[in-house]
Amino acid sequence: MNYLILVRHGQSRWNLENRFAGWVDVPLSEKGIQEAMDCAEELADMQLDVAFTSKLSRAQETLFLILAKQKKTGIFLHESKKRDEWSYHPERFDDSEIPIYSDEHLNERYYGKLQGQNKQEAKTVYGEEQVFIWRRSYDVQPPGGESLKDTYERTIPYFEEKIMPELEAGKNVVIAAHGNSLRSVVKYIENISDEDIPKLELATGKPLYYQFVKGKFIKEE
Ligand SMILES: O=C(O)[C@@H](CO)OP(=O)(O)O
Repeated sequence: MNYLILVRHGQSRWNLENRFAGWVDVPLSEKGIQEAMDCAEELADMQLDVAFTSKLSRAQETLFLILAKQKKTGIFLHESKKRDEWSYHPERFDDSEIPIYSDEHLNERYYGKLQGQNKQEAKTVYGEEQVFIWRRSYDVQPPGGESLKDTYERTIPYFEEKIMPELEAGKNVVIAAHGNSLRSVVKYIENISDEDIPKLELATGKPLYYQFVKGKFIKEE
């Protein structure tokens, strides 16, 4: 039996300041670093085999801190042309290494014009209900940005194409990503309806564990 582990990045500086981040590349806060280190401790006894993350540093920082506590060594696969050979042949990795793939399909939802704005101020300007709809409805886009449905439609094909084969091969897979890209993944694997998805909140730095058994995901509480 193998596992899928989902980790939302630790608190970022803009989580701390209560600002919409989206694709703005804001690093972790001190608390976020501590959350990622606590998560690393929790995962230390579990052998991770392959790692996926986004192109945003808060998710990557979280992943690197997690991997620092693993016995195997993470190897980050860069996309530069020169390193094509090495980067695109992960079958060369041996059992002592954890290939790390980063891809913008796993990025946070693109928050459009809201990026950088304080969430409390946005409520004052647009009203609490409107801001809730933008933040948590499934298919309403925030101004100039992606709805959760848009995020789902880019995240899930990547999940199916790149991540599922690793699970099917019996690997323990960790994904370090974001509130909304991971809400998409949880919606998909737990089959959560469009009506129920607004209730799903993911805590920063707290791993979610799914056993992968005969093609099915079983959540471990
Ligand atoms: O600011 C963001 O990018 C996200 C995650 O912190 O916010 P929200 O919780 O509103 O989706």
